Amino acid sequence: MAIAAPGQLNISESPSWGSRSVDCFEKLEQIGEGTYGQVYMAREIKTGEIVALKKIRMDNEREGFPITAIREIKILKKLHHENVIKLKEIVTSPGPEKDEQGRPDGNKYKGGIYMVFEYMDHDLTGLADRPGMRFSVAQIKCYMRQLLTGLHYCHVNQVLHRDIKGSNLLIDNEGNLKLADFGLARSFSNDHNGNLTNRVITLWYRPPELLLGTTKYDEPEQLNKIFELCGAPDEVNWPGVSKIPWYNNFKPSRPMKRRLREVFRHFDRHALELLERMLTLDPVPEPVSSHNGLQPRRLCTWGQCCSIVVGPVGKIVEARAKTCERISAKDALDAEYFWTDPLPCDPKSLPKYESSHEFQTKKKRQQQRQHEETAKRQKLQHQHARLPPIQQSGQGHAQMRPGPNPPMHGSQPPVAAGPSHHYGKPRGPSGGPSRYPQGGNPPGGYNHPNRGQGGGAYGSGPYPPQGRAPPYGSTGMAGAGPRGSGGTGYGVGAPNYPQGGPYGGSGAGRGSSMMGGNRNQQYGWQQ
Ligand SMILES: Nc1ncnc2c1ncn2[C@@H]1O[C@H](COP(=O)(O)OP(=O)(O)OP(=O)(O)O)[C@@H](O)[C@H]1O
Repeated sequence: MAIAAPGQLNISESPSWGSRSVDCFEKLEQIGEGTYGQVYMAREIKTGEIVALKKIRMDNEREGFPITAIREIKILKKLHHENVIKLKEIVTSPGPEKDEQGRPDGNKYKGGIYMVFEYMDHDLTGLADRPGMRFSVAQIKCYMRQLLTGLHYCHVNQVLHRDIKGSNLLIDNEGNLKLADFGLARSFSNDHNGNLTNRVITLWYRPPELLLGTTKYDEPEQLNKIFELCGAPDEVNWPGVSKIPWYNNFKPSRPMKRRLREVFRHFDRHALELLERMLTLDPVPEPVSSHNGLQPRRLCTWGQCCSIVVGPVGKIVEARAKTCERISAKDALDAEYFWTDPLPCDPKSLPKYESSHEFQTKKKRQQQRQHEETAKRQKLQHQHARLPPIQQSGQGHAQMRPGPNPPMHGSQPPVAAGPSHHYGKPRGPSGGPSRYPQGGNPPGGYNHPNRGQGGGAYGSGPYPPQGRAPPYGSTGMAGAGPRGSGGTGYGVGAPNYPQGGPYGGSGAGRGSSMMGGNRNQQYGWQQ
């Protein structure tokens, strides 16, 4: 962990932040164990509100306050959206602490700092891991759309999450999905052209352009997996790839065909189309060369991208069509996949499940495995105990060999002992997810077949603004008007989110740092 510069954690920005003690909360249960600390379900004593407490790991006191926590706090204080986890406050513990059972927690550090989050019933990994769990297509679309909406909001606000994976997607029993764990996130507002480290994103989810810049030994294997599915990169499907540092070391020695359509042949056409665009090797369109100092620009319309160079009088000097670059969150939201049957369901129509976090499901599985092993050991001991004495003298082996009628010792083979995962029936509406609405159209909400009317876009209806100004301004996602008409779609009127674009007026008053200035109005952020 990097050392935090003194004073970087400016918790005094919000007067109440950091002023309360963790004793205002009663820890109920551990629900997560991350690289950077434990997460507890807790109850605020005064209000009874259930929250999640994320303890910031301070194991290595010499390194100071972890930079990951500083980043997470700084970024989450700025992001306010229904698909991004809400950081409510920071609380501290001045002295030795107790765990959920009231025992001293053994932490060397005498005291601690906690982030207080709204509580979410599940993470996607835990939910998907439930025995017998199957998501309907409408449910998958519902989660996918929320994921992309949250991501798009982050990108508009110049934040890259950089660790999207199932355990970082939190879901509540109202069917809301929220992005969490911004410990690896960073803002690109002040450093647009700066180099970003390639050592981020959980390995399995890391894209090829980062893997190709790597030196770690286990990553070629990951690249190989990508190439096996997505085909080998070359200058045709990824112009410029041969200039990436490790391309020559890692390029496959044999030709590898793209197999996406074959592997996912059971997907419908629109799902496949979107998957194709999301798993495109080439991350961005190749910029055309500059002309006499004129910089090329990227233009994106209807998934057809091109790089253009515009001359002094607005004339296009050079254009290169590209249809094969990786899709952005914004364009993905516009994919046919989300606008064809079965349409994404209303989150509220989803069944409610018993809380399921990856940490808990892993723990249960581990316990079950232990029980099975114990049962197996007991069975073996039982068999040994019943061996006739003749066995021990080395005779009568034939009796032990499993013949056509092996001795059963009169007992049935033991069934795996221990708790099997018995989850209660969903407490929600029976019959699983249903599409919304059953009859009639919601006011600008989900499943509106005519997405071009009534503002039936992402922010309206099903995503109540909850008193927050949407980041997209008045022409934003909520009620953006006909898709395609006027070119604004979901509030994004121009490619590359120009500084003075639809999210923030002219840019006047925007502070130079992430924390300063009037950016709240600019980007829809609220302190
Ligand atoms: N607000 C929350 N509500 C409910 N559960 C949560 C919440 N925040 C985190 N969790 C649970 O704790 C787990 C770990 O949280 P988080 O990813 O924020 O911690 P981390 O230390 O950064 O973990 P990682 O090692 O994955 O980076 C999550 O996968 C989730 O199951």
